[in-house]
Amino acid sequence: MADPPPPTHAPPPRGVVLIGYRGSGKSTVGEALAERLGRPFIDTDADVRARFGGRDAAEVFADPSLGEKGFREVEAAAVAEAMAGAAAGAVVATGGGAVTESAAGRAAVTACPALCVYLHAEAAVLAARISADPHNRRPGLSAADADPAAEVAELLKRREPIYRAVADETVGVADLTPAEAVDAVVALLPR
Ligand SMILES: Nc1ncnc2c1ncn2[C@@H]1O[C@H](COP(=O)(O)OP(=O)(O)OP(=O)(O)O)[C@@H](O)[C@H]1O
Ligand SMILES: O=C(O)C1=C[C@@H](O)[C@@H](O)[C@H](O)C1
Ligand SMILES: [Mg+2]
Repeated sequence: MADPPPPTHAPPPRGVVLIGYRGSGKSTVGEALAERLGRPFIDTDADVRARFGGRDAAEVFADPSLGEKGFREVEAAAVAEAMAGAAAGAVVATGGGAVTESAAGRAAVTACPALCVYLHAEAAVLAARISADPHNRRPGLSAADADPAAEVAELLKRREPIYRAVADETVGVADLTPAEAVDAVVALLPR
């Protein structure tokens, strides 16, 4: 008997969602990964900024009528929309608090069939990358924000179990270049 005809609608390729602390390289690695895979790239921080008419996170946090709460509500909506893209094969870089500071954001990422990868590095590495980032406009996130390294250590301790619980896979990025981190994520994808 003849082979059945191939399906006319192949399933979408598996999308990728990157989660992790600020400075772990979600945006840098995500953009390069999307280019490597030939997929659309979505950065939820960029989408949130657009939803706030171009105001960045630091400005929104400092606005008394919005604050972190207002930021997180809009972020959760952007994350939900991004997960629809990831379900269709896109690569998504999330904001550092997208799954840790919002139950809705966490639920949207958890429910998404894309591969969720936690980019992990220890607090000292993250703090060094954040402070060296020429585009650093990240608002303080806690009472410890006068000492950025202490804030990273404190928050990472709380957030780390959440990142690990939400992720399907973890990639240690402390000793990797962005290109090596892309390779490590590609190696986790189905061939
Ligand atoms: N593997 C790496 N090695 C060295 N530096 C890196 C690496 N990945 C990212 N960086 C640098 O660290 C800084 C932060 O990277 P990036 O903005 O991609 O992090 P992020 O996880 O998206 O942070 P945020 O959550 O604030 O959006 C940038 O200056 C970037 O060039
Ligand atoms: O870790 C966080 O809570 C944040 C990380 C950034 O990606 C931005 O989403 C914002 O600065 C908050
Ligand atoms: Mg980013």
